[in-house]
Amino acid sequence: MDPAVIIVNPAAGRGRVGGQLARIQAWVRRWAPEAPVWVTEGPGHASELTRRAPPDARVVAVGGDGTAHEVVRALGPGQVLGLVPVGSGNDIARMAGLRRVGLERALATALWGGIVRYDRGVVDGEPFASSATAGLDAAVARRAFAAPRYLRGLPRYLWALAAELRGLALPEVRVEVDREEVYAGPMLLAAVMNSATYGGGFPIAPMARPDDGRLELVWAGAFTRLGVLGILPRLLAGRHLGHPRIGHRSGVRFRLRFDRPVPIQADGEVLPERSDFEVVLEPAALPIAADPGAREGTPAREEARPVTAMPEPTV
Ligand SMILES: Nc1ncnc2c1ncn2[C@@H]1O[C@H](COP(=O)(O)OP(=O)(O)OP(=O)(O)O)[C@@H](O)[C@H]1O
Repeated sequence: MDPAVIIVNPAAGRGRVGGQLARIQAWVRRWAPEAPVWVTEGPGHASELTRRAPPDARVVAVGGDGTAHEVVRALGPGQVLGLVPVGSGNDIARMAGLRRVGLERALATALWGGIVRYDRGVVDGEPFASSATAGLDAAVARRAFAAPRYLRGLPRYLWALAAELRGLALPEVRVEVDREEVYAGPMLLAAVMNSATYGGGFPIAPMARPDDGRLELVWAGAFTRLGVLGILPRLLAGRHLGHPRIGHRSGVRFRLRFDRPVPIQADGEVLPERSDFEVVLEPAALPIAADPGAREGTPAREEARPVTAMPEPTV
């Protein structure tokens, strides 16, 4: 077995993961006693622990997209990301075909599964796995932290969207893809996507493939409040791309210059506001311990169930 460390965020899944800690520790004691289980103490700690892990380790993120993102942004060149998706969003795991696999099965894949090299994005020097966005959706991600605790997943984002729409005022932007100007005008939101979904399952870029050597920019131009509410059902169904004020371009280098600082997020994690937003693609730079056949959009291969016999290690 490759060296491995298991990083558990007890606050993920709205605090539910803390309740799973004993189950995780018991599984690790039984099947991988040499792998330490490290529990995060707050924001940023998973990045710090990743830097402390052996340079050739599998670094397993037990949590949601926030935990996985903290590992991704600190992952060394010889390390591999493992995913145990028990958060409330899990778009990174969805991208790697690893959703709804069950806790024990996900741990086994993270420790022994085949390694798939996915593309990685970098936004102003910060690596990300699934999405980097500017504008309304980043503002919504930021606002979602203030949502009532009983709201999870989609309802939480819809609550935050309603709150953000009240003060909607669109910035002007100039957009370059691979050094060619493709749009200039008002902008509601811009999403540079490696995965098809963000925000806990919104299929904003249904054409995105995380291993095709490019990223997909999807943007929404001049929308009114009413226009946003009108496009929402199409967005939820992944049928927004034919709309005249929705744009799409593939590429490897994206630069958006706004007339004022705008909210930014990467993998759902809020970054400091800025007016110059630059994203580049690094092909096959993100190794993830996923099944060799796992690809975006494949149906869940294994329903959650207790594991009674562990598979033989495959690597
Ligand atoms: N011990 C801790 N206490 C409080 N927050 C923590 C702790 N450890 C990590 N965090 C923070 O918890 C946040 C949420 O984690 P994460 O995103 O993994 O879970 P989630 O919100 O359930 O999932 P998702 O992002 O998929 O919706 C992260 O931003 C992380 O920095």
